[in-house]
Amino acid sequence: MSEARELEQLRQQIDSLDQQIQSLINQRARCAQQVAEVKHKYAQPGEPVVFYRPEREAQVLRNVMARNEGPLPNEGMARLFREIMSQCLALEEPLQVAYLGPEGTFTQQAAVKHFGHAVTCRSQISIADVFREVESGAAHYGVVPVENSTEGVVTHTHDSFFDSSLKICGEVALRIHHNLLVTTPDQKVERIYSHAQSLGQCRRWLDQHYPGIERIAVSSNAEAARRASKEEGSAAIASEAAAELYQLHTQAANIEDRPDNTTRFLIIGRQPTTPSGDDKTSVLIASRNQPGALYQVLEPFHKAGISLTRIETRPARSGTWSYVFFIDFEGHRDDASIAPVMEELRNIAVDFRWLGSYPKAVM
Ligand SMILES: O=C(O)C(=O)C[C@]1(C(=O)O)C=C[C@@H](O)C=C1
Repeated sequence: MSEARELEQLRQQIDSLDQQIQSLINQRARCAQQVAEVKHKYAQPGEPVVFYRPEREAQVLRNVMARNEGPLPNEGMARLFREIMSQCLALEEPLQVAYLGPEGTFTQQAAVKHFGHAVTCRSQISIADVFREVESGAAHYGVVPVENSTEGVVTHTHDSFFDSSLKICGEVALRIHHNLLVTTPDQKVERIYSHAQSLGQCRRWLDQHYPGIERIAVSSNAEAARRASKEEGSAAIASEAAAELYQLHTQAANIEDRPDNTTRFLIIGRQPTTPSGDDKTSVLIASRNQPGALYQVLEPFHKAGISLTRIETRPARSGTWSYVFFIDFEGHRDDASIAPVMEELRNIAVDFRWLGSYPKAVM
């Protein structure tokens, strides 16, 4: 048999499978439309209908990865279903998602990784503006960076929760690769722009390759790329997406000091989520300035055998508090094992806020 004949036979099989896949995807989309009708039917009078269900999406993606037999890798298969769900959700309600911009930031990439491509992503110039867009209802959800594995916490995000009623309804982790971007290859570099966190994540590389060159922190990596594209002698540390967006040349790729450099982002919204079966909860606890304050806060978790995944301390915002702890732990606030711990924390804290219970990042 000839190559052409063998290819033709296999391509006929692919065409037949594509027709079946396409028909099943549309069948699934029609189901999602019926789900939307059910959500409308049982919506509380005067309450907004909540179409996006992060707990259900996490379950769908976990199931996809659990039953995947290959040859496609689990994450690749999950991304395909992520896009199918994104399109199905758009049939129910087109989502508006605010993110820390401008275009080309890692936060934009995180928004697309979490929601898929069918949502409308709206760039904001600050983390506070992302919160404001969601609080005002101009956006359904927001995406903000919260911590990086090299540089630690994004303090603006933590501080925004002090004055906000928004809840965390999801999280997404992104491997961060930084590139040195220039307008022309091997150009003279007199200054390097980037977000402060990115400058920190590439500190050793910069010391080695550009010692003595001025490093200027700006509001985001994409803003850094925008400036480098306009200013003679300037370079930027930013992503491949920013290089494409601002037509910049990658002078050096993957310059981050740590190969496992990861940033975690939070999804913020106005509605709480229900348990997904594999969740986390975030709380804010303010305690008095007294010996053993931290021990008193941690003891209820220890007694209940609850695993903490993160604890950060922020400066108090008023004289009455000395320590404010942001704590993430395993479990959902509706879990039987968690409710009593939350009650005990409320009793011992000067101030206690439940910031949200949400599915652990799946991809
Ligand atoms: O099950 C639902 O609640 C749906 O709306 C369906 C679906 C899906 O495509 O699987 C779509 C959007 C939701 O965010 C969750 C899941």
